[in-house]
Amino acid sequence: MSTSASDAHLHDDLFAPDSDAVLQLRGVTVRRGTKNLIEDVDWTVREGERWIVMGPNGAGKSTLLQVAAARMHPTTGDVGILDEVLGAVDVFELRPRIGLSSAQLAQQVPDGEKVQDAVVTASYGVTGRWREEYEVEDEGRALALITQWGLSRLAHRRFGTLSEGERKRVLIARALMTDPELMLLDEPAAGLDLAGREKLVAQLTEVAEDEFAPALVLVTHHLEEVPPGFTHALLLRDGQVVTAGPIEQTLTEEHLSAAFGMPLKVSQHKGRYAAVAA
Ligand SMILES: Nc1ncnc2c1ncn2[C@@H]1O[C@H](COP(=O)(O)OP(=O)(O)OP(=O)(O)O)[C@@H](O)[C@H]1O
Repeated sequence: MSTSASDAHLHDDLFAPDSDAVLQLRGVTVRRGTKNLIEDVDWTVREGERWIVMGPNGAGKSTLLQVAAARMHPTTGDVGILDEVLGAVDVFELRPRIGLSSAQLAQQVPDGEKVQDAVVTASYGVTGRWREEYEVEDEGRALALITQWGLSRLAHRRFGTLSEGERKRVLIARALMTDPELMLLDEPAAGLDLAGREKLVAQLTEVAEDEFAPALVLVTHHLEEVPPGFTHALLLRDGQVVTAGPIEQTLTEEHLSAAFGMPLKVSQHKGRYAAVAA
């Protein structure tokens, strides 16, 4: 049987993510009004990779992460997440497989929610415990994560009474609750003091170095927040990818200066990065 030209065209257009891709974007644009928040983004995150997404304010980082979290559909382009294709999958089944920590999510957690409940409710992908019953194992896992992230003494405190740093750790524990295959952290160190940031970087380094940890994507503005053990980076500016690839080829003075629009001096010491104006 012969294949018609239109059949062949249709076939070309079918998007099938690479078999080892945890996340794959092809030609992704998100448009609001006349503005492209992200434009023609190609990006592949493969199993075991740990990615930094960096760029100035308004570059489109959070938009990119919302797409990766199956919480926003692109205006054009294709998105593969964990063997599924956005638009052809029930996102409510997909979302529990993705761990997400973001300021938007923090706003959805009710102030009166107990810390333990803020973590365990991730099992159902909800924020705010109602009357749903949780398995004993779920409650046990939530407690283990609360302990691992240094939150034991806060387990019965209300989310609204926590400091910024404490909230950030609760959200990361919550993101790990479903044993996700992909973990997305949007500015987890924002608002932390120096010691808080350093503790978080150390904990994220441990996660990055754990071979059983999920593929990781961490959004940040600051080179100082890049945990050792991260393997790749994507730099964004005005919604477009400046460069993406292995971290040592990406977080260079040339590329970072281009992304932030100013000459920068970049240094590296014991796996940690720092930048100042050149
Ligand atoms: N619904 C919307 N309509 C119009 N513009 C929007 C909308 N949502 C976001 N934007 C704009 O899109 C751009 C990208 O926003 P985004 O939040 O993705 O950037 P970001 O890199 O995460 O920024 P920041 O580092 O400041 O958090 C910004 O200029 C923002 O003002």
